[in-house]
Amino acid sequence: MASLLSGGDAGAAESELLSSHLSNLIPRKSLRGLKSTTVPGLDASITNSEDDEEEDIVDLAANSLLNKLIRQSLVESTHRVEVLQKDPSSPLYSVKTFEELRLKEELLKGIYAMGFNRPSKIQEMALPMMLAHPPQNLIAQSQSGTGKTAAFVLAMLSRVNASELFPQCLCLAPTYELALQTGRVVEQMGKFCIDVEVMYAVRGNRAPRGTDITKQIIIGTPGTVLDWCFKRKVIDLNKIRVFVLDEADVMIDTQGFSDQSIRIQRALQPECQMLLFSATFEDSVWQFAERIIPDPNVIKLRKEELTLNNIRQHYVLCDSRKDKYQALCNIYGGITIGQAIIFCQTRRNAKWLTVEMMQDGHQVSLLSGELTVDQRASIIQRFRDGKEKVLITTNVCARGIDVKQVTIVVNFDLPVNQTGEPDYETYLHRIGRTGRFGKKGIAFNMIEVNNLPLLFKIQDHFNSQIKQLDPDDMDEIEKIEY
Ligand SMILES: Nc1ncnc2c1ncn2[C@@H]1O[C@H](COP(=O)(O)OP(=O)(O)OP(=O)(O)O)[C@@H](O)[C@H]1O
Repeated sequence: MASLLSGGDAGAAESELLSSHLSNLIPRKSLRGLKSTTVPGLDASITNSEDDEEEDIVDLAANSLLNKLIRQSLVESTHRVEVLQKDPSSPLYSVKTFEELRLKEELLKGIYAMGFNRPSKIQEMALPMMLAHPPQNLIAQSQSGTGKTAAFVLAMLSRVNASELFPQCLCLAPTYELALQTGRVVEQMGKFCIDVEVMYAVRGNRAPRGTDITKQIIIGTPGTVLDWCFKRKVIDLNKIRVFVLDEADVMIDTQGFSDQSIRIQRALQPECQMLLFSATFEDSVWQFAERIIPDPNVIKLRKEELTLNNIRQHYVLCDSRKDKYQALCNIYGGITIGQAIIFCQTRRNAKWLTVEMMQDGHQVSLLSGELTVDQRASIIQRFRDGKEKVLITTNVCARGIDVKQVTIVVNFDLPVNQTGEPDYETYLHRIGRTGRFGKKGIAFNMIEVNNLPLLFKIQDHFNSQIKQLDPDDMDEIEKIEY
């Protein structure tokens, strides 16, 4: 899928960064007074607002788009693909090459032009089912980046008849931006399928009045698609051969989208192939999937588990925010750090810390909820490329970022939920690593005394030790290894 960002040489960057020493960023008071506009991410959030006191709310659609924008390659998994066939007696095929799928020549060319050599793990099982005759319905779940979009785009392109000038494939996406991303994949993969065209049924894009749509593939959001089908009557649902519901988990999170999608699905012919994709599979997604996809095959690829096993966790007891910052500076001065991510609970705290660190001469960037997704993607990319050593962020990005060279995570504030209890999931997402890539890491929790019980709850919950550290004991700090 097209990325708006250019990739960096992660390996080289990593070794360079690991060998650098943050003590060369030791406070330089002379830098105080530097213009804050030199900090990526601070520009957009320079003014304080009431929102600052609030925590950033995780927006699933924005997170999903961010993931697509910053992804550099296929996400591999060590888990086996689990398959549940609607007809268990029919043989189960999997493919190791794209040739085995007997695709149209121009489609195969498009796949190779995208640099795909062989099917991803989920594609090995999903593609034979999706391309089977007669068409089969499918519900597929696997984490973001495992090749779902490429799989259903391939299915749509292989079922389209370029000489028939009417909509034949319909793909529903939760937002305009996500629809565009899928459209880009159609355009790339279908580069050699001349005469196959895509149209976006999204708000702001007008359906041609009085004239029929001649494009074969329609990608759109449920509301606009519904409007084009039933009010404007420019899409004939009877003629749709492939119906795709992408990002089902995000879709059901958006008010009205489930019902609108079901209304569209109800008007399709029984022989229309129906495909549903989701990155997660909570019960609510599953219930929706079963309502909307009749007689499905089901494919699941479990996500790699996050673990705290290879993380050394510490906590530092502090009296105030200023005290937390001082402790942070001491730790930085004492140990060799590649890159660090610092999490704050509110935007206000994140901004405050960004300004403090910047004025003390650290190379920092700020990633918070008021930035656009494109701005966030560009900040993450700069950080990945090593342009800044420290990334300060709020909860909004706890789950989206995967920067392999990060060895230090700091909870400047502990994650808590609305009832004031520890948010264990977020804690795990902030500092956990997948067991498979089990690189070591260190986590520091900056704790004000009244929050100590929260820390102990986290310790008990994960049954893993969090060691107290004296921020003034430089000998002890220097002994920390990772
Ligand atoms: N068989 C393949 N070989 C190599 N790269 C692939 C293959 N299939 C997909 N990719 C690439 O891997 C990345 C992830 O694929 P894709 O976007 O299809 O995953 P996804 O599961 O749909 O993720 P999301 O849910 O975030 O959209 C993309 O950059 C895509 O171009």
